[in-house]
Amino acid sequence: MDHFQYRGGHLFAEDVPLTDIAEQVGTPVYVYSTATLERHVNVFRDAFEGLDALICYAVKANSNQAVLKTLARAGTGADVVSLGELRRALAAGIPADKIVFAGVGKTPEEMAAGLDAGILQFNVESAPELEMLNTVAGQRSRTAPVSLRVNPDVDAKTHAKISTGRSENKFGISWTQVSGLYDRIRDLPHLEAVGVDVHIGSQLTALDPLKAAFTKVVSLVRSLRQNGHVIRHIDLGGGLGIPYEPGSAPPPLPSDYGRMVRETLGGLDCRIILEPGRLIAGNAGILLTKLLYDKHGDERRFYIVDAAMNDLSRPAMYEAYHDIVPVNDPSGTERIPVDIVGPVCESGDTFTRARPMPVVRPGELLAIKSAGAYGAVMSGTYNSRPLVPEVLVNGTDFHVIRPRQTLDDLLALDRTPDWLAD
Ligand SMILES: Cc1ncc(COP(=O)(O)O)c(C=O)c1O
Ligand SMILES: N[C@@H](CCCC[NH3+])C(=O)O
Repeated sequence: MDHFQYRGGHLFAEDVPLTDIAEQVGTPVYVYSTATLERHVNVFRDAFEGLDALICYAVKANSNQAVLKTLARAGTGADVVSLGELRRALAAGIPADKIVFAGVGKTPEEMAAGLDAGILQFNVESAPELEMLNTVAGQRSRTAPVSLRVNPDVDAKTHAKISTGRSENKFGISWTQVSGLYDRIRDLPHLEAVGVDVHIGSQLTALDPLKAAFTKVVSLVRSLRQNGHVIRHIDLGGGLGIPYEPGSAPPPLPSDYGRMVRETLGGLDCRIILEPGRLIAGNAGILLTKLLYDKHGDERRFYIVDAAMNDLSRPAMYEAYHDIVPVNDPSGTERIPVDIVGPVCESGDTFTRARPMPVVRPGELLAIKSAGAYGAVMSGTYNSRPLVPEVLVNGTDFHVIRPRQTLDDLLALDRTPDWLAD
């Protein structure tokens, strides 16, 4: 069920009219639904019933503390890719033994923090990283639990910028090097191989590439076990896509994904780790924005809104589609083709082109949907636009979970050297 619904002519987030949030917090503002976050965790968990499965939410998708606490209470672990994300996950109450640490460029400091916290495993992506982890673990008299992230060289059939499982990508260990590196782990005194990890990309809309990658992993696990390696975990990464565009073919359901995983890996007697990000947070959030101007160009009509590419970069970065709807119910009104653009001085600051939209008047609100994942976390301050606030709704309540950055805070980040002092 969608927790962003029209009621009495206005769009609500759960039981809160979005107009109330805009009035009290201003726009642009990200709005998240607690009920949707919880529902997504439960649907995903149900899809893996009967398997020993651990959901390690990919913190990169949305790392707000209140979101992480909501997910921690729903029982998820975390997939982190930096010291900052590790700190956030721990601060939100996610137990260290439910945290996996990924990423191609972990620093010794990050490795030390993960070891000290006692995380479940490091997903290691290269031979030199393996050596470094052994050194850092040795210095701390610890043994680091390791899964190697393998690169299965499978085309995930997604946008090139979010595809990670081809041999040309920087991610994962080449198939030809994998078994040699597991042997190397056996020789290194401060490492213990506990599993295999794979992640081929994000916003995946077909199961076939995932199945192809997992099938390769199954034969790898069998051969590693034959060579005496104890493989207890299989980390399947994240990547399952979500519906962004109404009317387009929907991505596979979590239940279809769960069935495929059970069929492909069920017989291996392993703990299955899953790292969904977008699936949990994407459709749990919107970006609420206000129409500033309705500009009639010679060739096109522009809705100029107060949100911009610095607030939500996905359309500019990946030509991503986001559904955009007026907060006042437009049912029955005619549609006109408009470009919806932000105020930033870039032509790429465009949320959509020639999209049939209802007539909206300046001052009225629009909701940019499916913005809960890779939205606020990827925002910036280009054009000296302060970071926008985030709000979490829970039933009839809502709370500002990150206030709007003030211009004073933004300016205070810069330092003036002595030679420029007045
Ligand atoms: C290693 C890893 N795990 C999990 C994720 C989360 O992916 P998604 O948000 O598509 O589920 C990503 C991002 O693509 C990733 O790189
Ligand atoms: N930032 C991407 C997803 C990246 C996934 C992380 N590897 C997006 O918005 O679609």
